[in-house]
Amino acid sequence: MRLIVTGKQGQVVSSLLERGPAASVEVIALGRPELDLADAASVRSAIAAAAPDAIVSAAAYTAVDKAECEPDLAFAVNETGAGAVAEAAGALGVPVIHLSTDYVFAGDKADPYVETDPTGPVSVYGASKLAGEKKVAAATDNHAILRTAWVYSPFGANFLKTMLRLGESRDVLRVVADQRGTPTSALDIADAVIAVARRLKADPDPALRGVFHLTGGGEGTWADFADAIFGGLKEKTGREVKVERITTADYPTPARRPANSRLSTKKLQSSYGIVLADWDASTRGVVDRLLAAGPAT
Ligand SMILES: NC(=O)C1=CN([C@@H]2O[C@H](COP(=O)(O)OP(=O)(O)OC[C@H]3O[C@@H](n4cnc5c(N)ncnc54)[C@H](OP(=O)(O)O)[C@@H]3O)[C@@H](O)[C@H]2O)C=CC1
Ligand SMILES: Cc1cn([C@H]2C[C@H](O)[C@@H](COP(=O)(O)OP(=O)(O)O[C@H]3O[C@@H](C)C(=O)[C@@H](O)[C@H]3O)O2)c(=O)[nH]c1=O
Ligand SMILES: [Mg+2]
Repeated sequence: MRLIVTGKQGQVVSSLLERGPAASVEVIALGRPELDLADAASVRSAIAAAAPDAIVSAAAYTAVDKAECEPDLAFAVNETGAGAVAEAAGALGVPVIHLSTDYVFAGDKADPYVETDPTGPVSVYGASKLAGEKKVAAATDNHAILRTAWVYSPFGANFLKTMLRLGESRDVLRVVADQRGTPTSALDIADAVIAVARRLKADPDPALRGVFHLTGGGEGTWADFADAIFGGLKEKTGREVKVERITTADYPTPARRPANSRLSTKKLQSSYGIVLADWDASTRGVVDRLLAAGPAT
């Protein structure tokens, strides 16, 4: 199977490039300059030339705070660009797997969000991703929109790498303990995306199409995530970094973030039989790998 993925250096695309070969999947990363999501014509021509079995729409404008002052670019990439990728998939008659986010929700629900819950983004990034979901669904029925959350990996920029980097020079870090969600490894996402792509290619069942939630097992706060990261650091190196648990009000940011980011993954489990590993086990794996590779960059 031949998979096209949008983006070149992102966490999910890098993870797919690493995981593809062992699963006998050829992964082709298409990104700037030949595929620029802000330029729909470049999307069409780059994708048509690659003749894929399925398309993974992983690239996005992901700078949550910066998006508040760059809404036009965020929407151009996350709405119009995502729609152009899905249209190209539809024109080729192949499925598109589109990555979306917990930030499409307001975060005021008491329980984990299910796929049919009303959306209500509280940030420009969340609104642009929600608009992208709608464009993807309108472009082709042959889609799976996978909403994930709190993505980390050995690649790119993410909270886990930020914590390890800050922890090199500071003994105490202040981290919010009133936003709940589930950290999700991009490597685990890559395995799931490959499994979803295979099923979509082989099986026209409408039950495999639509919106699905895809996160690691379990839940916690950003402070819990930081504790797990520094637990791994201490075990491997002896270095201790303390996490001071603070509130969102103590950590002002340009963008608002949902207090409840938890996503129920039951639909993905019942439709596809896919369940990701518990977040703390996957976190430990990525921490160990980064420490073995040398100082945080
Ligand atoms: N990161 C997270 O915590 C979460 C991410 N998601 C979603 O999952 C998906 C994957 O995220 P992740 O891998 O973390 O993303 P990253 O932030 O790691 O990478 C973003 C990717 O998008 C590419 N990109 C950005 N702008 C453009 C553009 N104009 N044209 C082409 N490519 C562009 C980047 O290109 P380049 O390679 O050239 O740098 C990069 O490959 C995204 O859709 C995101 O919205 C959902 C929930 C959480
Ligand atoms: C660095 C840092 C962050 N924080 C807080 C800010 C924020 O509430 C939380 C996480 O910080 P981040 O900047 O990683 O958060 P953010 O960039 O909002 O992460 C989001 O990215 C997008 C792309 C998504 O789709 C979401 O699922 C989510 O992963 O931790 C601290 O409390 N202390 C710190 O030292
Ligand atoms: Mg961020």
